[in-house]
Amino acid sequence: MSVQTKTSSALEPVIRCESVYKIFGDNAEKMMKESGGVVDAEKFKEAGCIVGVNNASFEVYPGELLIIMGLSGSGKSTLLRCISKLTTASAGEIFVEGDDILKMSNKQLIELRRSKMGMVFQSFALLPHKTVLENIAFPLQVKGISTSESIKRAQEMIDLVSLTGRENYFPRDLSGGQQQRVGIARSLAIEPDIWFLDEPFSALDPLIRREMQDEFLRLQESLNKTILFVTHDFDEALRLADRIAIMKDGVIEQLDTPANIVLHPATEYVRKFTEQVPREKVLKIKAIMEPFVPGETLSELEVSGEDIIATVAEEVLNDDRPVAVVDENDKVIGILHRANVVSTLFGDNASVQP
Ligand SMILES: Nc1ncnc2c1ncn2[C@@H]1O[C@H](COP(=O)(O)OP(=O)(O)OP(=O)(O)O)[C@@H](O)[C@H]1O
Repeated sequence: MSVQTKTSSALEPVIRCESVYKIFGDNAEKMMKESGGVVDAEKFKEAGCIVGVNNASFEVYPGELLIIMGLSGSGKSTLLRCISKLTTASAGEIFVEGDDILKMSNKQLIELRRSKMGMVFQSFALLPHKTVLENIAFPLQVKGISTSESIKRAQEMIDLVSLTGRENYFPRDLSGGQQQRVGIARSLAIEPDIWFLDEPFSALDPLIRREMQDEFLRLQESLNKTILFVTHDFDEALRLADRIAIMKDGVIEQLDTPANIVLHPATEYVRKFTEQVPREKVLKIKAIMEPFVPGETLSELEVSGEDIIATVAEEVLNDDRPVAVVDENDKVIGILHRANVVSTLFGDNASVQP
């Protein structure tokens, strides 16, 4: 996953939000009409309304995994629901592949959801009287796909999420993690380009949760979907995200790469989340490497600039020669001294650039 290419301005965003608001309250709609398009969130609050999403503007690029992170009540689900149009934003514009979903007819919206969007929620929402295979095949049949074709595709999805052999189990016979995998397989079977996941792993115990995160990363590596993923767990966000949007009271406080958020928190609120985060777990080798000087004697060991420091630290520390840092084409782009790793692990690295 390369965020740099995904967020490059040459790419058209899959999702674009412009000043999106969602305001709850009896008077909200009337006040909004009277506002003449200039939304003052404070006025709504003074009138007793709840500002669920407050002036959210951002873009999501093809193949990007954007995580919306925040504590309970910060507006994450509301923002996700606005973009999937499960709820209608009070103001602003939301473009999906260039089309403003707030201007779409119901028919267009249903078609968009059916053809492009997949959703996975915390409650697995499986059909209890249908088997694993039937649960996954059913939505395909509703879409008009033939029984044999839907079973074939369901079986492929079962293999993809490593549930082979459990096709004929009922949901009650599966663990929470396995049930969630069925939910993911069911959602993937309809081949969405855009995937909305609202706290998909929060019902799972920590061990299974980590396994599911690994599996999810593996899937994303091969499927490369555009994903909006909601979580209140900062560690989960750091592990999975290309970029993270941190929300507080409906406002996106910062939207950036995990490394940038950890190294350069934009607000005091964001800084509090990052305080305990070991930098070596979010920074890549390319953030601490030094320029390559021809003629220098290097170790046989090579590391990728994209490697997270913690994953290669031990090997590098065990070698007393500088290690070559290579790009995806195996071209040397820098070198790494033991001292670079040591100062990240134990010393001040304020000058590190993500
Ligand atoms: N239908 C609604 N009517 C009134 N207020 C609502 C409604 N839905 C959400 N809210 C309020 O909007 C704010 C944001 O809620 P939201 O569910 O988006 O938060 P969240 O960050 O997803 O929280 P959680 O992690 O607990 O799910 C909260 O103050 C919530 O009470």
